[in-house]
Amino acid sequence: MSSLRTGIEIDSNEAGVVNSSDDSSGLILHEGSANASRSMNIVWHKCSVEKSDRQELLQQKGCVIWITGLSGSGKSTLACALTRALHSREKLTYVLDGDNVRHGLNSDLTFQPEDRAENIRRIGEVAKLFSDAGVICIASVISPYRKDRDACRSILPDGDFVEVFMDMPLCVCEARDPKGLYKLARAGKIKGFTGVDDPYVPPLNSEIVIQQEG
Ligand SMILES: Nc1ncnc2c1ncn2[C@@H]1O[C@H](COP(=O)(O)OS(=O)(=O)O)[C@@H](OP(=O)(O)O)[C@H]1O
Ligand SMILES: Nc1ncnc2c1ncn2[C@@H]1O[C@H](COP(=O)(O)OP(=O)(O)O)[C@@H](O)[C@H]1O
Repeated sequence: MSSLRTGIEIDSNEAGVVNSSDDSSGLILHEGSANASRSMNIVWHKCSVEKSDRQELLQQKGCVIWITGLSGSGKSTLACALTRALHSREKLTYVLDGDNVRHGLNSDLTFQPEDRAENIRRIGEVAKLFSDAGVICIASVISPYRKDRDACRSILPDGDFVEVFMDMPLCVCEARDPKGLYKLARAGKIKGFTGVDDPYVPPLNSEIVIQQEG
């Protein structure tokens, strides 16, 4: 047993910790934690059951399907339809919806650019864990900045990140406005709303682009 400064006692073998260290913040960080790169002397602990074993068990390939687009572009609708369709084919999926994740894990984050970036970074890391578990993880998040989306792609093996761009014109999304948020943004009651007074930077090379008919 080892006692951390947090007061939490953990069995280092149970936790799979090979090596850990203090940093100047006084935190003890472990491999795989969100802040691992700030820490020194951490070594990846490999387990005998690997992604390939889990995929074999589940008879599927773990991956991330990343749905990006403006508010009202249809991300959540598509994510739910896709998870339902895959589920009915006996595939294990999990949806990470921006709105939902902001109720829990990311409830400390605002819509300021740096918080949006952190929102996407965390969702990207969680999606990677699901993918490693063998699950088909469907992330539906505005993810307005290309740099952040590309960073999520870069932490996954080639082919495991499938970007789906909901290429809906702003006027279509705004006309739908199911939550009344565009109306509030136009009235100046929400500041920094994507597409109104905060940018959406479209993808350049999405695997899939969804556009309106006609
Ligand atoms: N300022 C601002 N800009 C954009 N969206 C806003 C904002 N404030 C609240 N909302 C609501 O939050 C939902 C988007 O959350 P995300 O986590 O996907 O956004 S982001 O990727 O961090 O930009 C988004 O949900 P969707 O409409 O499903 O996209 C909005 O309902
Ligand atoms: N393909 C579509 N055609 C017409 N309306 C749609 C379509 N997909 C979604 N919608 C509607 O558009 C609105 C926004 O969809 P939603 O999935 O909540 O978007 P987002 O998650 O991108 O904010 C909802 O009222 C939804 O019913």
